[in-house]
Amino acid sequence: MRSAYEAETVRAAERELMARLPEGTLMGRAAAGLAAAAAELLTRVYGARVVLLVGSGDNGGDALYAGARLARRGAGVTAVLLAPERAHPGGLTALRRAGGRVVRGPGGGAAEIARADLVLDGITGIGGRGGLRPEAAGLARAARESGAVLLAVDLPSGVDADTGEVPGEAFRADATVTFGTYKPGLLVDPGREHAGAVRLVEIGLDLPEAPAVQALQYADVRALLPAPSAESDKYRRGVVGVVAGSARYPGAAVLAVAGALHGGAGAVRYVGPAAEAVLARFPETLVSAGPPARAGRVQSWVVGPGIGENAEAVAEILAADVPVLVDADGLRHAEAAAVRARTAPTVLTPHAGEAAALLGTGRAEVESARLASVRALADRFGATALLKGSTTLVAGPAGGPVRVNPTGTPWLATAGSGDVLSGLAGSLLAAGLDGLDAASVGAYLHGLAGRFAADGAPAHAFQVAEALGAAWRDVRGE
Ligand SMILES: NC(=O)C1=CN([C@@H]2O[C@H](COP(=O)(O)OP(=O)(O)OC[C@H]3O[C@@H](n4cnc5c(N)ncnc54)[C@H](OP(=O)(O)O)[C@@H]3O)[C@@H](O)[C@H]2O)[C@@H](O)CC1
Ligand SMILES: Nc1ncnc2c1ncn2[C@@H]1O[C@H](COP(=O)(O)OP(=O)(O)O)[C@@H](O)[C@H]1O
Ligand SMILES: [K+]
Repeated sequence: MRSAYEAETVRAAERELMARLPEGTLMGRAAAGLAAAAAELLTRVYGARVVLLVGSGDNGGDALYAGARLARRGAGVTAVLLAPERAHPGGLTALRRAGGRVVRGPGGGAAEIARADLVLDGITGIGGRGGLRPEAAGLARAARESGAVLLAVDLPSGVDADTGEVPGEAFRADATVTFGTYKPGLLVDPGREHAGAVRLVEIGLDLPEAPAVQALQYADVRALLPAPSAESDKYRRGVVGVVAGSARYPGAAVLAVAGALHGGAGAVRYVGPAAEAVLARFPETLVSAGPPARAGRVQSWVVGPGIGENAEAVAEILAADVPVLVDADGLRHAEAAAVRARTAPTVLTPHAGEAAALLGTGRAEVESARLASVRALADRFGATALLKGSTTLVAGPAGGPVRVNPTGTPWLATAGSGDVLSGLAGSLLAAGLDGLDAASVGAYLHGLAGRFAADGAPAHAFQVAEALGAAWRDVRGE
């Protein structure tokens, strides 16, 4: 599991550790890791032109000490100081002793930035507030225009460490070296895409058990995937019921069933008006025409994709005492009180627009504050909330770490791919995973399948469903 902690938690761990170590040890560790990463990015350190953008806090200190290390290895290093009187004194001395140059920004340094091979962003780290101030923003822009490789120190300046929000201008890095732990802002968009490739440098922090945000890794997903045993039969593996599609949107039913068939349940029941289209593609589906309550036993329900105004189906399914996943049209008909009253798990899977409608806010507000939005949804509905989009997030009903999905690709933004995800995650619920695991494992497999199906070219939703088998095999290491 990859874990991310908020700035306050990092600071508390830092205080605790610093009390036990000689002064400067932590910054020394951070700078050593940073310089090593910088050296890897430069094919040759000797003779390379390196510019440090140095703010007034310890983030600038890290940059200065790392710059000193690079200067000792023969790089030409120039520090551009945003607040010359407040730049880290120890770091400045170290850089000067190593032969580095110092210029007063933000006016100075333009020529050095334009000719740089590598620019280190040490403007702000976890102490930054709000978007970059104008003078800092100007330097960040100059760095971007220079064509140099851009390396952020701890966190791209202007990105909110705790949320990934980018409230104004921010540094856009090719890579980020972060210290002690990942920060949520490095894993959640729009912060994540400002960070580029992220490398963690351990500095020995002792962190609490529960992080703010976590991301499943291959091994976590492998351990969670349901696997049939010798005693399994189709009912013991779980039956998932799918209520999807309409005369107008029969395809949504086909795609949700396609996802469900790849989710590990032993059987898929389809209930709705698109049975003919479903059977034409998937003769293995058990179909029934009546209301869901008369369809036979299931271990979970998926309701919503393409159902239009069928509010009764949603109400009926929410009244069932098995896990339920509500998606798409179904979300419009899901009353918060009815969801809260349920005792079995509920999973809601909105995209940003649907989440905005559920929260009574705007789509842009959800997009810019994804972490707060998914937590608010889970809290309001007392359910697991999966917020789809560029970084899919999953929050559980009881608070706790939010899961951020590390797989996925923008190629998934294609009509119907969400229907595949709802069937898949609902099937994982039937196979026995809890809401948080079913949603986050579903998103993980779906994201991998999206990558496999696209492989650099557009893929359509049915191909994403077809690639789910390859995603399973990949995770299982087969
Ligand atoms: N914790 C750890 O374990 C370790 C932490 N370490 C390092 O310390 C870093 C944290 O250092 P920090 O606390 O000194 O804050 P930092 O990020 O340098 O920023 C504060 C300065 O930025 C300024 N500023 C603020 N907002 C701004 C804006 N929008 N635009 C422009 N400027 C803005 C603000 O100025 P002021 O408001 O005072 O005018 C203030 O002076 C951390 O990220 C890591 O790199 C490692 O060395 C080792 C282990
Ligand atoms: N920019 C993006 N990057 C990665 N994945 C995305 C992006 N935009 C959308 N997705 C994914 O694509 C899928 C689209 O689902 P959804 O919006 O429900 O579409 P539909 O209703 O057409 O099925 C979701 O899994 C979502 O996470
Ligand atoms: K930074």
